Amino acid sequence: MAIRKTGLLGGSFDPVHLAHIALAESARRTLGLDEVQLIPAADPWQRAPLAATGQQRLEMLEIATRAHPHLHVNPVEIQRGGPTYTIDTVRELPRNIDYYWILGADQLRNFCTWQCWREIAGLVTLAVAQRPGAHLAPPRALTEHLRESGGRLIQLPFAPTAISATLIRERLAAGEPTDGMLDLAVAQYIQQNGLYPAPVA
Ligand SMILES: Nc1ncnc2c1ncn2[C@@H]1O[C@H](COP(=O)(O)OP(=O)(O)OP(=O)(O)O)[C@@H](O)[C@H]1O
Ligand SMILES: O=C(O)c1ccc[n+]([C@@H]2O[C@H](COP(=O)([O-])O)[C@@H](O)[C@H]2O)c1
Repeated sequence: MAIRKTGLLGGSFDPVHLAHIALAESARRTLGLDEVQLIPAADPWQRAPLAATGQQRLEMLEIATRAHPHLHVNPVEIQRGGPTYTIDTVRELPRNIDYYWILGADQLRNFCTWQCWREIAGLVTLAVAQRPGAHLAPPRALTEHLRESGGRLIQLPFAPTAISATLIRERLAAGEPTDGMLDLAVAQYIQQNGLYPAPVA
C-alpha cells in the first residue's frame, strides 16, 4: 500500500481567508496529498494577542473547509493550549506518513527562529509558497542544514496572492469591503459574532 501523504498548514487564521484555502488545495494537487490539515495555533508566541478566540477560529475554519472534502481542521494546538510551538505538534504526529509543512515565504524567512527548527525540518518536508512582499529565499542556516541532512524544501507553484488576515482585519475595522478575500459564510460569521470591530473613537 502506498504511504499516505499529509499536508499540514499551521496558522493563526485570525481569520481564515481564501488564500489559505487556495494554498491548501494547490499544495494538495501539486504534491498529490491525501489530505491537508489546517492547524490553528492556540497562542502564537511571536505575535500580539489574537482578536478571535481559539473556538471562533476553529469555527471559521470548519465553515471555510466544509466544501473541501480533503481539507480537515486539526484542533490539537487549541486543545493543548498555551504558547504554540510547532515542534510539539510534529513530535506527536503518527509515524508511517509523509508530512509536508506548508508555509508562505514570510514564515520561511522566519523559520530559523522557530523552536527546534532543525528537528522540525527532519520530521516534515517544507513546502513554500511565494507571497507578495516576501522574497522567496530560505535563510542560509536552513539551506546549509538541509544540504547536510539531506532534507528537502519544495517550492509550490502558487501565484502570488495579495490577501492577508491583517488586511482583512484592517478593512473590516474601517468598514471597507473584503470582496474576494473571505468565504461568504465566514464573512457572515464574523458579522454575526461582532469580530474585528472598528475602534471606538
Ligand atoms: N496570501 C498568502 N500567500 C501565501 N501564503 C500565505 C498567504 N496568506 C497566508 N499564508 C501562509 O499561511 C500560513 C498561515 O498564515 P496566517 O494565519 O498567519 O495568515 P496571514 O494572512 O499571514 O495573517 P496575518 O496577516 O495576521 O499575519 C503562513 O505560513 C502564511 O505564510
Ligand atoms: O514553533 C515555533 O516556534 C513557531 C514560531 C512562529 C510560527 N510558528 C508557526 O507558523 C505558523 C504560521 O504562523 P503565523 O504567525 O504566520 O500565523 C503557525 O502554525 C505557527 O504556530 C511556529
